[in-house]
Amino acid sequence: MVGLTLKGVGAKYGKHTVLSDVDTDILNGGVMTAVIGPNAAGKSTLFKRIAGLASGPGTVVLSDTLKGPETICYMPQDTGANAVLTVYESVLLASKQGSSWKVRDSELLEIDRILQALRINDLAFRGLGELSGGQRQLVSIAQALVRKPEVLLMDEPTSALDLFRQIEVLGFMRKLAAKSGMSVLIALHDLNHALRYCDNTIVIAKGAMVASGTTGDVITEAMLRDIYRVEARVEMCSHGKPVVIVDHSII
Ligand SMILES: Nc1ncnc2c1ncn2[C@@H]1O[C@H](COP(=O)(O)OP(=O)(O)OP(=O)(O)O)[C@@H](O)[C@H]1O
Repeated sequence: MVGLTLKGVGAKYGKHTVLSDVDTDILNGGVMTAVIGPNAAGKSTLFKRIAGLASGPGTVVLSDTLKGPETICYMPQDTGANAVLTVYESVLLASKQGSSWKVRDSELLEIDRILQALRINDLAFRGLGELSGGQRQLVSIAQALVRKPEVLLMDEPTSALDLFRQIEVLGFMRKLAAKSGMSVLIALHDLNHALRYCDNTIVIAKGAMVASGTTGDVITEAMLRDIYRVEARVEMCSHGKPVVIVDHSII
């Protein structure tokens, strides 16, 4: 199963360093890791650096990979809609990145399967430009999944989705990671989603990693105060699951 380890990873845009010294233990395939932190902390930049789309010091170590560095797939926060393509064409095009243009029946079946799993098969022949923000976000997830990455970096993949879709997609991704052995890193602002769906959590603040470990150990009242500047409680709900309850911001 694939493993991802970050050793002294940093990133810069031009001469401007925005991220430094991110070190992690091995992030194993089969589980989801949340990447959390305030706005402008460096979460997207970390993903771009891991995916080879930003430069900087340190090493991104992939172990036991079947495909090499191109197995890392980055799903950005904003995915521009190419109005000319249909949903189906855009997912097919994504599946062909870096491979032959010949299309096998099995690949078409795989696209159908993914569109059905995300419940967007009814949109298959709609133009991307006609979709709502949430529908476009689901198509972006399909475009990422069809490439069968071993490491998938999802940048706020549920930010445009309604509550039903959010928990459906996160539950689906968790099961898929466990079944396929894929390592999923997911940038999230909803810390209750991190608590519910992610085994591990990395906290980024002001361009540095401030914590990394099992989600329950990392999302604490002290961390919420220090990093998010909110007075909050982590309590067990009536179903015995931890939830963050925010009382007020700290000015
Ligand atoms: N292309 C760029 N050129 C220069 N600076 C950039 C670029 N992209 C991002 N930055 C800066 O890098 C820092 C980190 O940005 P990044 O997008 O990684 O934050 P983030 O944690 O993903 O934030 P958010 O939660 O708001 O999406 C910010 O100060 C941002 O202004």
